[in-house]
This record gives sequence, structure tokens and C-alpha cells, in this order.
Amino acid sequence: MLQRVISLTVRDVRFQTSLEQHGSDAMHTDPDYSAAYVVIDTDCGLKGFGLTFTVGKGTEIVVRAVDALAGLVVGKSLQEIVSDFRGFYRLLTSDGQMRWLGPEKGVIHLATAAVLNAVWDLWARAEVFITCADCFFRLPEDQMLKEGYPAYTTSCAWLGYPDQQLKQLCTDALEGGWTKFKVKVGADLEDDIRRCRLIRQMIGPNNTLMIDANQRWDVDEAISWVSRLSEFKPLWIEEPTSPDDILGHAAISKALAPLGIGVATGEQCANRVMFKQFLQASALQFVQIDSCRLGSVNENLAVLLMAHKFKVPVCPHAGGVGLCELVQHLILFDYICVSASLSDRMCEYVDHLHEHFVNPVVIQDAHYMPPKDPGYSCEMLESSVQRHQYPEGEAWKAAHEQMTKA
Ligand SMILES: C[C@H](O)[C@@H](O)CC(=O)C(=O)O
Ligand SMILES: [Mg+2]
Repeated sequence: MLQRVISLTVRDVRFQTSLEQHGSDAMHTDPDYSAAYVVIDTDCGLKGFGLTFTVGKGTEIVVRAVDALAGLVVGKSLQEIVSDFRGFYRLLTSDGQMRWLGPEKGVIHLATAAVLNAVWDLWARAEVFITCADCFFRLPEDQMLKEGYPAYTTSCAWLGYPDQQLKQLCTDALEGGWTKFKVKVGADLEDDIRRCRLIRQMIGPNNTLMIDANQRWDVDEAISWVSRLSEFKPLWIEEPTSPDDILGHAAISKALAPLGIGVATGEQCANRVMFKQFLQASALQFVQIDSCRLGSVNENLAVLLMAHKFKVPVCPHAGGVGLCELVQHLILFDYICVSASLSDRMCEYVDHLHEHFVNPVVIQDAHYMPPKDPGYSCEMLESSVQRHQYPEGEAWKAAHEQMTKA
């Protein structure tokens, strides 16, 4: 058997996280964590699973874009794809008609990520990857297997959580061994001061605090707002302004450097070309790769290598459904094969929706433990997919009934 792709299906899967304000921030006030979920079937029965993350409405558009790309995958053998993976990446991103929709940005790029994530999953399952036995790689690999990769949590302080909930979640997290916490900011300065003070008091002076504005400000506003929050000693301000404003990020970085606050960004950085310029312009101090925003492993590897060249630490974004599952592979690769450093490095963790995955992430003592199962870890439970498929799944039918009654 050639492991030839015989079909590619995609479904719109949504979770009602907005009901309890999970995932909320200054710009995304009611996110329903969602995914365009892809399954690739091959003629030998082997499957590949992939997804791209969205926040609710519009997932159907990503689904249509995946459908549009499917014709470029179906009929190809896995061997044909991986023997010239660069060529295959280009085939998806450079189609003479579809590239007009990007190129390599927006909905079409999210769709590319979903497809390629499924191809990487398929390849990993086919190979059941055995890592090379080189001594240098062995050492970091053994360390990861023993200790895991350091993580930080965002789940205590989504913007829509009331203070009481924030306190409780923070208490639980401290008991669970968490030492690094991210707080959403950006909608109201007085609120931010109160919330940051509360968290800083709870976590003490030695634990790490990060703040995330999700692009809420213009450049000057970002500088003055974050200066007001500097007393809480955040390590970084994340997405202070438009994700496309590279020189704006550079200006913010320069202004905040004397306060000891770095700029982090990447979850909405469209592609490797943008990252290249962010790095060239010293516009960020923490690179936040995203497993679904960039064109899958292929493009993320390029960014990991560039970050290494510029000596900027990589701290991946994972706030979404399935992102922790995916990104753990990338950050382990970064440590084992590229950076071999944990200095100023950590991977985001959010404590939502892992129960819907066949091989959910394993967190121990605030560290990601390396996944043991073959593949890219984003296969979802079929029962979950069916229940949360939009709009026909039982979860959505029930929600719709409730809304019509009210
Ligand atoms: C809408 C998402 O939850 C976003 O707030 C995630 C994010 O910015 C992060 O995890 O960082
Ligand atoms: Mg963020």
C-alpha cells in the first residue's frame, strides 16, 4: 500500500466557552473555542488528524477554505508529499488562483495549517518517529522525559472572570505548583490595576507575571498604559497593539525596556516573513509561535530557527482548543534540536477542553510532559466532535432550544 490519501473531511466543531467567559480578553469578549477539524483517510486505513483554531462565528468560512484545498491533497501518496515537503507546502500556499486569498495569511492560511497539521499527524503515525540517538539530542531529550517543559497558566485570569473567581483559581494554581501567571488587561485601566495588584499579592514577588492586551491599544496608549502597570513587574506585555504594526512594536519595546518589560507577540502574526521583520527590527523580546496561525510545522520550524539566530526566546501561544496539544511538540523540538535552553522560555497552558482529545496533554508540576503516543496529538474523540459539531450537534441543538424558549 502506498498510503495514498483517499479523502479529506473537515467539520466545524464549536464549544460554548463564552457562557462562562473562558478565553475572554480585551478584544474577544465572547469567544467560543472552535476548530475546523480535519481527518485524512488513506488507502491503507491509516488516518491523519489536524485542526485549526478559531473563536466561533466564521469557522464555517475556514471549513470552506479547507474544502477548497482538499483537491490538492487527495490522490497524493504520503511518500510523494514528504519526499518534497517544501514543494507540497508551496503547492498549498501558491496555487495560482487561491493565493489571491492570502497569500499566506488570514482564512486561507488557517485552512492550510489545518490540512498540514493533519498531514504531519499522518506522517508521524506512519513513521512512529524514533528520534535519532545522537548524544547531544539525547541529553535534552532525557531531561524533558524526566522533568518536562516549563509552562505558565493563563486560565486564572481571563478578562471576564470576577475577582472572586480569579482569587480562587489563583489559589488552586499556586497549590498545584504553578509559578508563572498571565493576566488579561487592556479594557479598563483601573480594573487592570486592581486585578494585577490582586494577582501580584497572591503570587508574591518571586513568581512571574505576564500581561496580555490582545491588540487593544495604539502605540502611545500602549506605552502609557503599560507604564502605569509597571509597578506589578510584568515580564512582558503581549500583543500591545495591531499585530501587523512591526515598527509600532519596536517603539513600544524601546520605550518599555528601561522598565524591564519585554514585548511578546505572535499568536496573530500572519507568517514567517512578518516574524523575520519583527526580529530584524528588535520589535519583540519573546516569540510566540502558534501551531495553527502559521502554516503548520513547516513554517513554525522556520520561525524557531530565525528566533535562535536572533537569540530571542520562543514562548508559544496555546490559548485555544487543541493548541496545547499541538504546540507541545514544537516547543520540545525547539529545546531538543534548536535552542537547548530554558532561559526565559516557557509554554502557555490553558486548562480548557482537553477532555475532548484522545491523547490530551499531560501536565505535571506545571510542566508539559512529552507525549508518548505517535502523531501530533490533535485527534478528537468522535463523540465530542459529533456532540459539538455546529450547528447540528446535540450541544448546539440544546443551546438553540434554550435560546428560543427564553
Ligand atoms: C481569544 C483567546 O482566548 C485569546 O485571548 C488567547 C490569548 O491571547 C492567549 O492565550 O494568549
Ligand atoms: Mg495572547
